[in-house]
Amino acid sequence: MAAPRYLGWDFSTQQLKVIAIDEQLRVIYEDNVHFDKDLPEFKTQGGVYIHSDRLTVTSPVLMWVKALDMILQKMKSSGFNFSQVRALSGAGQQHGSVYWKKGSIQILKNASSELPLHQSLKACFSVSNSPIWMDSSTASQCSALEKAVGGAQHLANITGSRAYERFTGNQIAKIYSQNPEVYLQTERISLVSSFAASLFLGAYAPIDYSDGSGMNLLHIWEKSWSASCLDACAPGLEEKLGCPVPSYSVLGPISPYYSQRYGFSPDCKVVAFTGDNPASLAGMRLQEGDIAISLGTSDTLFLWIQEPTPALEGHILCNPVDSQAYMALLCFKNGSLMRERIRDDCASGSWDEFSKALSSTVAGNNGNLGFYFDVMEITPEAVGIHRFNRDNQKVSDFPKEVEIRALIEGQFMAKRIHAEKLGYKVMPRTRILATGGASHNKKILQVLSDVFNAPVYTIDTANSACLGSAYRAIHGLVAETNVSLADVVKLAPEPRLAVTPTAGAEELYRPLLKRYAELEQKVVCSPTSSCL
Ligand SMILES: O=C(CO)[C@@H](O)[C@H](O)CF
Repeated sequence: MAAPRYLGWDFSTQQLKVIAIDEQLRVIYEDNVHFDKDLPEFKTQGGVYIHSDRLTVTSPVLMWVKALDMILQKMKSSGFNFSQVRALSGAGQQHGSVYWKKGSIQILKNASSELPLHQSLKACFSVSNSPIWMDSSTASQCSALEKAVGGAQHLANITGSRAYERFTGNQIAKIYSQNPEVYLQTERISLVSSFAASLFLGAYAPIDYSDGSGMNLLHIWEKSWSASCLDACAPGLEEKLGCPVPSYSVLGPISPYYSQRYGFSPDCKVVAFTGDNPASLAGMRLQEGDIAISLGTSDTLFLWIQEPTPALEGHILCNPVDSQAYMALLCFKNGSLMRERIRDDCASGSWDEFSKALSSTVAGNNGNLGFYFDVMEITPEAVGIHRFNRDNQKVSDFPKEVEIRALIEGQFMAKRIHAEKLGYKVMPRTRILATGGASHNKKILQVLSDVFNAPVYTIDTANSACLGSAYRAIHGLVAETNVSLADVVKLAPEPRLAVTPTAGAEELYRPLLKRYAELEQKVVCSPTSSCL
């Protein structure tokens, strides 16, 4: 019996990626198709079309299908042995939607193995350019949805988020209001994740709970569609969405198309696909109490939460690996670009000098606190630079090394405060998994560790969504026997311990965190504030 293999797919914004792992979780194959470079006939930029209104952003669905044809052909030409694949799963960019035209189910099911899929499916989509997560053209639909269900907080209490322009329910509402005949011609609406699963299944794949949490349509506590949200978006929507399923569900065997054309075993199982961020949580092997912090252009927090409290910021999603738990996403727009601007102004553009400034200033910065938002921040909604001394008096500037520490302490205190507002609790077992550019700077990580009073580990997340999908393919085969993902992937390489908290950090930062939260109320935008 040839050694089993598991495939993880990632249908992301700019490329399609695939990873194959063996039973010891070693990566034995990886490949990608870059949409702009490898499929130039679609003329995308960064995998997307930004429309002339500068708000509408779409991607051509047939480009995603053709990319799959192309990558499978590349794998076949490289001699990849598909017959060893026991299971596959995948991820898709969250919130994007695919509209299957009436009658397409038969075409999908009976696609000829003599043809690439994109030829068979070329007339199957009632919307040829799918709306994706970068779209922000549905403000009026968002207002209507929040009004229909009793307000933003009520919508967040039901679906885990207030209304966001990129969320799928609002995108569907826009299509229904602007092109009702297109909507009526649509027999099925998929997310990018469930669309990709459908291609492998040869049937319409269900939406999973976790990616479904990014639609403003799923009741995240009951794990079913919210009738009030569906009705507020479009008529007869539930029938077009199908029933949502747990993210670790085995959907069925791979379509015969793949056995005939590529040599997949007919026993290869398709495990439900999910969103890229939930798949990354699996790839980072987050467990209860853990936080993953991606320190990139914007800083993103992935939290594993047992008892979430939905708020008007951030997103609560059903957890992709434990359907009794939840995950939260928090995005801080002023991330590495803010750190680089302060490095340039206060450390002559040198990270070494920046780090020396952190070393030469005391933890707690003698009570000096700062809020650094060169661009409009989303968590919280605020903009500008705001400095306060130990007596909470506004000051116009700090000495350079004090400015550097105020920036870093402020960024991490904001993360802890907003994570705890969503219901996250720092526990004795809490680990912080840091990734992204700043995670290579131990002085910055030391501040992170002290503010959270938790050890910081570094991990490589370059392919976390893909790897997480391959892990989930293995997990799906045993999930029914109550085996956890953590048990399934315990052979994976461990994250590397980088720093541990300084003694006394918790006592030092507790009063500072309280002050920071109070001062934040002074700088957030409000109907009467200077942000307008
Ligand atoms: O909109 C997002 C999450 O809410 C993005 O991270 C997309 O998932 C990227 F594909």
